[in-house]
Amino acid sequence: MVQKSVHDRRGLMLVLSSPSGAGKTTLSRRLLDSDPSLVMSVSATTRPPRPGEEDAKDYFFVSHERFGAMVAGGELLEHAEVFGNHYGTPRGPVMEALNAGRDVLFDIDWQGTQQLAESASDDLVRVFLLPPSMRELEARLKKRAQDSAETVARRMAKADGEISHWAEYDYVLINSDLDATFERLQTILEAERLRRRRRPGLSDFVRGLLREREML
Ligand SMILES: Nc1ncnc2c1ncn2[C@@H]1O[C@H](COP(=O)(O)OP(=O)(O)OP(=O)(O)O)[C@@H](O)[C@H]1O
Ligand SMILES: Nc1nc2c(ncn2[C@@H]2O[C@H](COP(=O)(O)O)[C@@H](O)[C@H]2O)c(=O)[nH]1
Repeated sequence: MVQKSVHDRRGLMLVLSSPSGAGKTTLSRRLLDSDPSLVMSVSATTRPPRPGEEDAKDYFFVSHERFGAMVAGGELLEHAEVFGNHYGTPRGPVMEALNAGRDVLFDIDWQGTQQLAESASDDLVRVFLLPPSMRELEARLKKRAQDSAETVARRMAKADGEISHWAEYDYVLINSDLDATFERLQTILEAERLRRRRRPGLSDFVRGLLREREML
């Protein structure tokens, strides 16, 4: 019997959350580079672009007015205010990818994750990243050198609040060594793809096995 292709299933939603600077963007990029069947959900935000960030690749950078219209028009799957800016997940591209059997990666905060859990719990795999220490978290934010000292301080001040939601996630990874965390993330994705409920083709395969035995 021909095994059904990996795309013969609905995709899953892999969510990464963490305090700012723990490594979501870094790990997301590595995962996307290593896995062609994974697509990134590109969020809309009212935050101004950081140096090097590209519109429609890193974020859809939109005005407050446009963001408000997206919310009012039901264009966002979830949205939240984080560090004084608005962020949200455009619904269309995510639905399209999931229906085509592609897995979607989200870099969103705990508020957005809670909203996705209400509407799509069966598809959702939630991973929370912790820094090895708060000192290291601050060092990473400073080393990234893309935010002002004031922004870094504001993000550090909000880290406890984000971390307090760690127990709402399915998996928690301490991102000390980047390679080790990356491998664990790959393992999670691989195992979640193998869940029985995500493999509709298995019933046909098992029926085929049983028919084959009857003919022996
Ligand atoms: N395991 C690691 N060891 C050392 N440095 C790391 C590790 N993971 C990420 N970094 C570095 O930490 C900095 C912050 O990482 P990154 O931008 O990926 O965080 P983030 O969680 O996406 O932050 P934000 O929520 O603000 O977008 C980057 O300079 C990145 O290179
Ligand atoms: N609820 C949502 N949170 C989001 C979304 N996109 C990003 N984020 C989170 O915002 C902070 C800050 O991000 P930054 O790029 O300004 O550093 C971080 O925790 C992201 O995970 C979204 O669409 N919805």
